[in-house]
Amino acid sequence: MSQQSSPTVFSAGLDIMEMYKPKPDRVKEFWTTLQDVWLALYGSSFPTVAAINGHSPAGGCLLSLCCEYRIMCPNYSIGLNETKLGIVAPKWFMSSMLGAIPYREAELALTSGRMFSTDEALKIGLIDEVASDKADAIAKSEKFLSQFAKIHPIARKLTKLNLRHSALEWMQENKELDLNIFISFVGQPIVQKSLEKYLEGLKAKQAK
Ligand SMILES: CCCCCCCCCCC/C=C/C(=O)SCCNC(=O)CCNC(=O)[C@H](O)C(C)(C)COP(=O)(O)OP(=O)(O)OC[C@H]1O[C@@H](n2cnc3c(N)ncnc32)[C@H](O)[C@@H]1OP(=O)(O)O
Repeated sequence: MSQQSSPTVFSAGLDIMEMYKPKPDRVKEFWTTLQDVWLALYGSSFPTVAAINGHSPAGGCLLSLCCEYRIMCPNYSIGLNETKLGIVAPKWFMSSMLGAIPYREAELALTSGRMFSTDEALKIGLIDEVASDKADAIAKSEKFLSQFAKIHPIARKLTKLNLRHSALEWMQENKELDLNIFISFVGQPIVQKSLEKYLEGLKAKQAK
């Protein structure tokens, strides 16, 4: 469950202003912080559930995909919409999605940057359950977690971490490479132009 200033947003994803005209003194910390959050959450030895009580685009969707189970409240949207911004979901965003939905669904979703409604997300397996509201999402999360009381904790932890091993190992060994790819990608004028247009679209939507 994320605590947001907006009651309708689980997470709006990465701060686009950090990628639009990125400041050289901040960009490294920005991206490595995200890598570290992913490593900690995707690689957590604890069972994890995302109770998604609001919209969850891109980085928001990624946070929920780090968890083993996703419960979402009705009438929100979720997805890796990077291509809609003219950017590309990094390899580890994609592998996180592939841990939840079949390759074919992921390919269609990622290439189109599709955002799914709660019901659509349930249908393709991007989320596991729908909750009627925040309290129900918490109750359902507790129910999911309680099943592990009967499972040996070491057996559960080793099973989870073995399943996630190759993605985690790739990141541990390639943090620097991944950072350099990010910096050179967002530095391209064509990418900056796309982000500018996307931000203008957000402002225009808000002005209506
Ligand atoms: C070859 C391989 C190379 C790979 C290299 C890597 C490439 C880079 C990878 C980067 C991965 C990026 C991940 C991301 O997370 S990108 C961010 C994606 N997020 C979005 O698209 C969300 C956009 N926002 C919305 O859809 C809506 O705002 C939202 C549904 C979240 C809320 O709607 P609501 O109506 O409640 O609010 P407003 O739209 O009016 O927005 C309010 C203000 O907030 C600003 N805003 C919203 N989201 C963001 C954001 N993510 N970053 C910055 N600012 C954001 C919006 O502009 C409004 O601002 P103002 O009040 O100032 O006008």
